Amino acid sequence: FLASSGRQSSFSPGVTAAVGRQQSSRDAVSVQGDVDESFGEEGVPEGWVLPKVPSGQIYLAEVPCLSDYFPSMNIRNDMMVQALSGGSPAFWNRLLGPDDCVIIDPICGPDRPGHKKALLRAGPRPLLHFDPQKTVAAIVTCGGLCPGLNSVIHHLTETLVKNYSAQRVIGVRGGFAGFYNRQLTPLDLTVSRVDRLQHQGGTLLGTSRGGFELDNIIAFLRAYQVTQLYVIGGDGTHRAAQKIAMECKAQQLNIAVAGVPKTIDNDVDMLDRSFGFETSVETAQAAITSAVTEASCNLPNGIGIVKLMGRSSGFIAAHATLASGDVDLCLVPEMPLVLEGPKGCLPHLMQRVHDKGYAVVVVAEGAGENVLGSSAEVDLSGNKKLPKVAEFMQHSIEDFFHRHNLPVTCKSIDPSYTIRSVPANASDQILCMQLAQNAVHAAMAGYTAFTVGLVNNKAVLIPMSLVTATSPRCLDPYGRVLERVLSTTLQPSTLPYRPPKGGLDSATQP
Ligand SMILES: Nc1ncnc2c1ncn2[C@@H]1O[C@H](COP(=O)(O)OP(=O)(O)OP(=O)(O)O)[C@@H](O)[C@H]1O
Ligand SMILES: O=P(O)(O)OC[C@H]1O[C@](O)(CO)[C@@H](O)[C@@H]1O
Ligand SMILES: [Mg+2]
Repeated sequence: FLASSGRQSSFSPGVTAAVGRQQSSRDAVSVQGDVDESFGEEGVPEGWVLPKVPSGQIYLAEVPCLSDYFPSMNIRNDMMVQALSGGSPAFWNRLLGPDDCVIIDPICGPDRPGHKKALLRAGPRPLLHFDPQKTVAAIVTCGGLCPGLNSVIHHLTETLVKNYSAQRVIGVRGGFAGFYNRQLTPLDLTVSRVDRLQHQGGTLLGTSRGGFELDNIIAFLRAYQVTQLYVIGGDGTHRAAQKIAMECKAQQLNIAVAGVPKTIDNDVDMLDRSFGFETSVETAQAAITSAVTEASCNLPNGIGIVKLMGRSSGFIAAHATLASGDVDLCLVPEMPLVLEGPKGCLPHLMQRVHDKGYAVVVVAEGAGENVLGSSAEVDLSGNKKLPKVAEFMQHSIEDFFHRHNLPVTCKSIDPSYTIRSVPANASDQILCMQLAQNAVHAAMAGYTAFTVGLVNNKAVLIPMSLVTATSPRCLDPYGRVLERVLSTTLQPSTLPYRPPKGGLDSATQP
C-alpha cells in the first residue's frame, strides 16, 4: 500500500505483469504518445534505424487504489457526465486505462540502457470507486504561501461540484491545525464561494506551519464523513499526508488522500515543476531590474544584491538569473561559497564592476552554509532557520572593495514575500487547473496516497512514498541549469573539476 508497508519498491514490472484493476485483457503497458503505424512488422522504415541500446522493460510505479481494499461503486464515469449534462454526449474525450503510463526519463543513450520506469497517466477513468453525489471532500493548504493556492482551491471545488456533482466540499482553515483548532471553523466551499478566487494571491483557507495531530485529523475526517482529502503543500505536507493515508488504511477508512504539490522553491522531487514556481521566477524579475537600476546609477561601482527564497535549493535564484540575463553572480546552496582566491566571487565581482561599471548579485537564502555555518534553530515545522547570507555578502563586498582602496555602493533588495504572495501567472493558472482536475479524477477512481504532477509535460499520479523519499530535491551541481548560470554570469565554478561526460576522445571518434 505504501512504502512503509514493507514493500521494497513502488515500481512493478509493467510489460509482463498483465496489470489491470478495471481492465485485465491487455498484456502490455501502453506508453503515452501516438502509436506510429509505420513501425509495423515489415521492419524499420526508411530513414529510421534501430538504436544500439535495447529499449528495455517498463516498470510502473504502483499507486494504491481503494478498490483493492473496499467494495467499489463502479459507477461509469461517462454515463455520469452524460446525466449531468442533460443527456448530451460525455465530454471526457479519453478515459484512461489502469496502465496508461508516462516514461519518467525520456533520455536514452549508451549510458542509459535497461529498463524504464514509468508513472500512471492522470485523467478521468472509466469506473468511479466513489458515488460522486455522496462524496464529501475536504481541502487543506499547508506550509508557506505560493502563487496558485487559490487557483487550486477554485479548480478542485469546481471539478468536484460542477463536473462530479459532489455532495459537499469542506475547506479546512489554517493548515493542519484547522482539523482540531475550534477557533478555525471550516468553510463550506461552493462554486459561488470560489468564483474568481483564482485571481487572488494567498489562500482563502489560510495556512500554517507546525501542529500535526494525527488522531485529531482522523477524528475530523470521521466526524465530517469525509471520503476524499485534498492536501495542498510541499515536501513536509506530503510527509504528513502520507501518514494520514497510512492511518486511514490502518483504521480501514475508505478515504482517498490526494496530494497537490505546492512550493515556490520547486524542491518537490520528480516533477517538471511545482505550481507557483514560474510565477515566482517571473515576479523576481522586477527586483532584479531594480537592482540593475540602483547599481548602474550609483556611481562609481554600484552593486545590487537581490535575495531570493530557496532554503535548500537554488531553483528560484538560478532560474531568475537565467530569465534576467543581467546577473553577474548567482549564489545557490548547491555550490560552495568561496569569497577570495582564484575561485572567489569577490574578485569576480570586482572584475565585473571594472568591465561594466556595476554588478548585480542574486543570492538564494540557503547559500553559503559552508562559510556561515548552519543554525540549530528550527521553525514550527522543524525546518532549519537560515543565517543572513545577503547581509553577509553586502558586508563582505564592501570590506573587499575598501581593502582594495575602491569605493563601492551596495543596495540590497529582499522581495522574498512579494514573489510568493502574488496570484499565479497564466502558465501557473493552467498548471493549477490541470493538477486540480486530475487530483479529483484520480480520487474519484479510488486512488489514494498519490501526488499529482507534471512529468515530461504529461499529468501523472506519483505514489506519495516516492515523492517524499527524495524531496526536497536540489539542483544538480554539475547539471545543465547551473552550467548555463555559470556561462551567463561568468562566475568561477567552486565545484571540484569533473571532466565532461563522453570527453573529447569520444567526441572526436568517427
Ligand atoms: N514528517 C512530518 N510528519 C508529520 N507532519 C509533518 C512532517 N513534516 C511536516 N509536517 C507538517 O506539514 C506542514 C507543512 O510542513 P512545512 O512547514 O515543512 O511546509 P511544506 O509543506 O514543506 O511547504 P514549504 O516548505 O514549501 O512551505 C506542517 O504543519 C508540519 O507540521
Ligand atoms: O517565513 P516562512 O513563512 O516560514 O517561509 C519561508 C520559507 O518558505 C519557503 O519559500 C518555502 O515555502 C522557503 O524557501 C522559505 O525559507
Ligand atoms: Mg518544505
